[in-house]
Amino acid sequence: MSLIEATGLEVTLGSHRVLSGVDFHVGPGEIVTIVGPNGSGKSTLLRVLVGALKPDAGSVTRKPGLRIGYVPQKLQMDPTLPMTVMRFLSLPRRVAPAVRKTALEEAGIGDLGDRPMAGLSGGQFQRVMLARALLDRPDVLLLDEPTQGLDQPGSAAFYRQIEHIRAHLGCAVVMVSHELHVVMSASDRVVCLNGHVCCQGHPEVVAQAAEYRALFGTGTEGALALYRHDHGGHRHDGACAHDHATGAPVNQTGPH
Ligand SMILES: Nc1ncnc2c1ncn2[C@@H]1O[C@H](COP(=O)(O)OP(=O)(O)OP(=O)(O)O)[C@@H](O)[C@H]1O
Repeated sequence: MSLIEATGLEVTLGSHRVLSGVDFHVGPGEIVTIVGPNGSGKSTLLRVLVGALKPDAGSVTRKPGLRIGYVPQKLQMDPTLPMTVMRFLSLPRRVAPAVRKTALEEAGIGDLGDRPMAGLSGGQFQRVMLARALLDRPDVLLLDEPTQGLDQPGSAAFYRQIEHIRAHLGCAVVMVSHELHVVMSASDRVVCLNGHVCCQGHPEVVAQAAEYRALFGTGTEGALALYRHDHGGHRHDGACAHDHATGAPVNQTGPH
């Protein structure tokens, strides 16, 4: 059973049709990455999935009792605010110190609790956001461009941390990313969005799909190979996904 299942999503913002006929699902323990050009509706889709935005048409079904950890694309924070990482994790509601410490460790920054938020690097800040999303032991993590502003090794390390979290906590992960070459090797399934779903499936199959290549060109394969790494034996042939993740790209008609 899917954790989140959306069908026939239509979203218009202002006078702009942002999403049109979008179906989406994520299953337990699955890592799904949403790719697409700027303005293709990726953040909008995440906001609909998390329940922050109501679609004009279509439906979103969440498994009863589903716990969602969400990291939005932008978080405004006054950089001069004197606040440690541990204190930040207890806002806006109080969280037990042991829970905060565990979340920091899961995010790979167990040693940063006493550091001021203002002094964090971009990569450290993103991991604090990740730790914050982990506080409630989510069933699914929704991450909107979590590696924005990080260099390539920093991004690769972040995605490895995501795989560790999935393996350790068993949560599903839905991410938006522009860094196709890095993120694709860490995903079970890639959904290519351009207002509608252009194609989806196993990362390496999507990378070959005509719809994907029309949007992103053909230059990502070398880098994809470069960042492919040992996944500790778990299968990436679609076995941990479900019927949509058979490896074959699913084409959907619509304007490109
Ligand atoms: N509140 C709004 N009112 C009008 N248009 C909006 C609003 N929010 C977003 N849009 C438009 O909707 C489109 C999709 O935006 P969205 O942020 O979902 O795209 P995205 O794929 O996440 O883009 P990016 O990769 O640049 O982050 C864009 O053209 C954007 O300008």
